[in-house]
Amino acid sequence: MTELIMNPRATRQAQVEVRKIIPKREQVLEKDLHQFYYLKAIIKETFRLHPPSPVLLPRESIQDVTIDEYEIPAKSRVFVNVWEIGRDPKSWESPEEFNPDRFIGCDIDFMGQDFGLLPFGAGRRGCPGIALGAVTIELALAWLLHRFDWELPLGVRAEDLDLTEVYGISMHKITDLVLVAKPQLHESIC
Ligand code: HEM
Repeated sequence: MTELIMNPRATRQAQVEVRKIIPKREQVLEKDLHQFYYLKAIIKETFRLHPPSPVLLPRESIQDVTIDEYEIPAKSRVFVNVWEIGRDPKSWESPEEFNPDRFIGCDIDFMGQDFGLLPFGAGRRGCPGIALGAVTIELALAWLLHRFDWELPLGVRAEDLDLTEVYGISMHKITDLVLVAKPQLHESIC
C-alpha cells in the first residue's frame, strides 16, 4: 500500500482491472483471482523490492563447487540475499523504480524457478505455504482496491513517507502507514 500510494497510476490501473472484472458482486472471490494480471504484477513488484524474508534460510554446500570464479568448499554455510538480488541492475532495469509494468507480458514468477525473484525461496526448503500466502495477499489487495479509494491524511505528502524497513522474523516498515479509506459507492459494488 505504501508503494501504491506513491504510485497513483499503478493503483488506478489495478482498481480499473478489479472493478471491471467484479462489476456486480460485493465480494472478490478466490475463483476471480486468475483474471487479475495487473494486480499480480503489483504483488510481484512489491515482492521484488520488499521481500518479507530478505535472506533465505541458510544452506550448507554438500560438495566442493565453483560458481563463476567463486570456489565454495563443501560444508560452507551459504546465505541467499533475496533483497539484493531483487535490486541487482544486472537482473533488473531501473531496479530502484517501482514499476509493475515490467511483469506484464513476462513469464517471471515467484514459484522458485526464476532466481531473480525468490520471495518464497526455492528448492526443497522453499516455502510450503506459497499457495496460501500468494492467494491471501492477492485477495486482501483486491478487496482493498475494489472497495476503497485511498488517500494520505490531509497535510501528508507521499514524498515524506518513511520507507525505512527493519529486519525481524520478517521485514517490515519501521513506521505504520496511515491512510484515509474512501468507500466506493459506485453501483457496481452495491
Ligand atoms: C507472503 C507469505 C509468505 C512468504 C513471503 C514466505 C516466505 C518464506 C521464505 C522466504 C521461506 C524460506 C525458504 C527458503 O529458504 O528457500 C519460507 C519458509 C517456510 N514457510 Fe513461508 N512464506 C509465506 C507464507 C507462509 C505460510 C502461509 C506458511 C504456512 C501456512 C508458511 C510456512 C513456511 C514454512 C513451514 C517454512 C520452512 C520450510 C523449511 O524449512 O523447509 N509460509 N517462507
